[in-house]
Amino acid sequence: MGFRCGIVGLPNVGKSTLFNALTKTAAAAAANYPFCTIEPNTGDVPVPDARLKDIAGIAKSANTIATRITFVDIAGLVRGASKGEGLGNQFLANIREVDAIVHVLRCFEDDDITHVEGRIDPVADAETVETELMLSDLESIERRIVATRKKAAGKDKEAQQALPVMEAALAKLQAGEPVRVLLAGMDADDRRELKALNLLTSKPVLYVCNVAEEDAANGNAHSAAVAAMAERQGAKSVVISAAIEAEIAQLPEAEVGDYLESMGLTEPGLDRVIRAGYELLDLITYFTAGPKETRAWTVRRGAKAPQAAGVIHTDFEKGFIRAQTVAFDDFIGLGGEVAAKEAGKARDEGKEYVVQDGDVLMFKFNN
Ligand SMILES: Nc1ncnc2c1ncn2[C@@H]1O[C@H](COP(=O)(O)OP(=O)(O)OP(=O)(O)O)[C@@H](O)[C@H]1O
Ligand SMILES: [Mg+2]
Repeated sequence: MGFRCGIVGLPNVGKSTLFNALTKTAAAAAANYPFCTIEPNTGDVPVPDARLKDIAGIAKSANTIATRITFVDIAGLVRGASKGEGLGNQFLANIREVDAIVHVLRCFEDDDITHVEGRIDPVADAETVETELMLSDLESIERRIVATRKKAAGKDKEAQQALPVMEAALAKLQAGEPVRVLLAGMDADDRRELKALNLLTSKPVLYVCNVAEEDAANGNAHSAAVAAMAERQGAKSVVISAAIEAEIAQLPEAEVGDYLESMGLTEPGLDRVIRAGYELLDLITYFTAGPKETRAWTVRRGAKAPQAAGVIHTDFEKGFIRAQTVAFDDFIGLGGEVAAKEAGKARDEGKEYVVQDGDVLMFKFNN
């Protein structure tokens, strides 16, 4: 399915360092996964989820298999990118192809590493990049809205439906704001129309504050400023040190715990980035569990049981009959599928069931 987070930011802020750390972890687990790295700048990354181990322990599974999301390392954007500066058009096209944006901001001081604007100011950097995205959107929508207005005046139903959303997006962009801020106040239909326009600033954003090693545990004044900006926008931010993450990714697994502790950390920052990316994409996880393996699977929030079955195999979706469903808390609390059944907590759910995060499912299907 490939849910994709694009790593975006100014040049030389640590995007590739982050990407390499993310995908090194993946490379380590590459042996038991057939379609790992597809293109040099695209990597599939396992989504850390402590529930896998809990379920596997109870189900006595020989293996656990995490679900995955895709990260794309996109080249740096510079001021003027929307006018083609620094191969801007090509990079903007790369951003158009992702579902969410992971925006890396330089929050570390280091005179040896050039900053394209010659000063460390992540909030200003965020505005520089966002401005390029808005200018690109503005041009795109100005170009398309002319035809839509004409068609709508000519009583074209589709155009009439699309036009109000396009006008609203245009007004926002002209006011210097990203169209993403419109989403909260929209109903599902309008939201769909807006998404269909595939504007860069309609994509959800996670800010990643890339700090120096010594600030990895607590952040610094720069990352605090980013957190405040994110909060004003209703977005999220995480603090990591890409430099440390790159080192951790190289370590043998047995040494990771001690190293993290020596840095004052409880888990790799990457795990937080991956989980935040997963949330950003509005994805949830369900599980299958058996003696062979406990496995996590990804669906969009709101997906129904047959769609969820289709993630495993299209035949499961086509021949879907029902899904035996045990909520995660019941599975753990009662001690597995058999006990859940005895307690009446294994529900038989049909085609209209909306899958909940953490559900442990077993599909019945015709083939
Ligand atoms: N947290 C950090 N502390 C110190 N140095 C860092 C940190 N993160 C990255 N760097 C260094 O910054 C430099 C630029 O990193 P990187 O190549 O990942 O940037 P980039 O955003 O991918 O750049 P480009 O847009 O040019 O591809 C590298 O020398 C890297 O080692
Ligand atoms: Mg790079």
